Amino acid sequence: MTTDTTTTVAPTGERVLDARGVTMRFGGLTAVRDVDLHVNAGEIVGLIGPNGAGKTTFFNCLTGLYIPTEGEVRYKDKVLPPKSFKVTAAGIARTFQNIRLFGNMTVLENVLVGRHTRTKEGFWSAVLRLPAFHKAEAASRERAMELLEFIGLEQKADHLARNLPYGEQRKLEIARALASEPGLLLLDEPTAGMNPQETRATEELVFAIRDKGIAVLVIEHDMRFIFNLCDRVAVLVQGEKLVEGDSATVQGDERVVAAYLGEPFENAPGDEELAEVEAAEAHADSADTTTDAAPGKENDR
Ligand SMILES: Nc1ncnc2c1ncn2[C@@H]1O[C@H](COP(=O)(O)OP(=O)(O)OP(=O)(O)O)[C@@H](O)[C@H]1O
Repeated sequence: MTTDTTTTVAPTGERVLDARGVTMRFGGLTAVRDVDLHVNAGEIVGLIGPNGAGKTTFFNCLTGLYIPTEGEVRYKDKVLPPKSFKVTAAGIARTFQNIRLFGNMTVLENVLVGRHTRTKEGFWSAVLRLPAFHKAEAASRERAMELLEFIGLEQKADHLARNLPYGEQRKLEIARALASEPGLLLLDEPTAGMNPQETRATEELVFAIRDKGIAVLVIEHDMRFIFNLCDRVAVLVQGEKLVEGDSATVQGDERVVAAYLGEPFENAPGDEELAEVEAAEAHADSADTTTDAAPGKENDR
């Protein structure tokens, strides 16, 4: 076997991610300011906040895409190297807000590419299919098929990724991230563009990932999804962490509601809906008045 297939699963409760004082400035703009966040093994943690709050920038600081202007990020007590492939090799995998699959490669090949940090052959060998890649392929293939089975796409292993329906492409991205055998998985808006059924399936998938001993940090705008799923939720507003706590605490916090004004929670009434309800009620009231004033009108219709 040419592959080193696993990172060690941390015991439940052990701190896998520890970000302290993370600040990210772009010129004069401070996108993330002095954010502390930790994730323990066995946990699903949510990161929410209005558009532009700094969530993706924070993810990029955790995964070596950005080097934070200030602060430190540790994974299992080791400071992370400032290079994304080294972060992946250390044990943190991620998906992106926009799907980043290799559309002209098969479903299986996409997962195999995700294994490059766990094989000797490396990324380019996998992409260019060099001879060394073929030698390692059997073992990697077996593991990749296991992952496809786990996400329910084993029947489509030979399909081109670009031909998958949208919801399955998102699942495939998760399988590709899992192929690097992470101890922590970062999901950036995993249900964006999904219908309610696909969203529910993603929820189940994330629980199953957690049950495999992989901690999860997830960014999402779908509040129902977040509050159902997460053990803990942190709220970023204008780059700063406003509140952190369990779902009930965060949902009940007036500052969180205020931060979302003008951008209502999904499935919660917003200003437009409230205006519609008020207009309908006003209309009903005036109809009642008319009916009261003209008894018997009902029978005329
Ligand atoms: N590379 C960059 N250069 C300059 N400004 C940036 C860069 N990346 C992000 N920003 C800015 O940082 C702020 C935070 O953006 P970010 O994408 O992290 O927010 P977000 O919370 O992920 O938003 P959304 O929910 O819309 O994805 C925004 O004002 C954005 O314009």
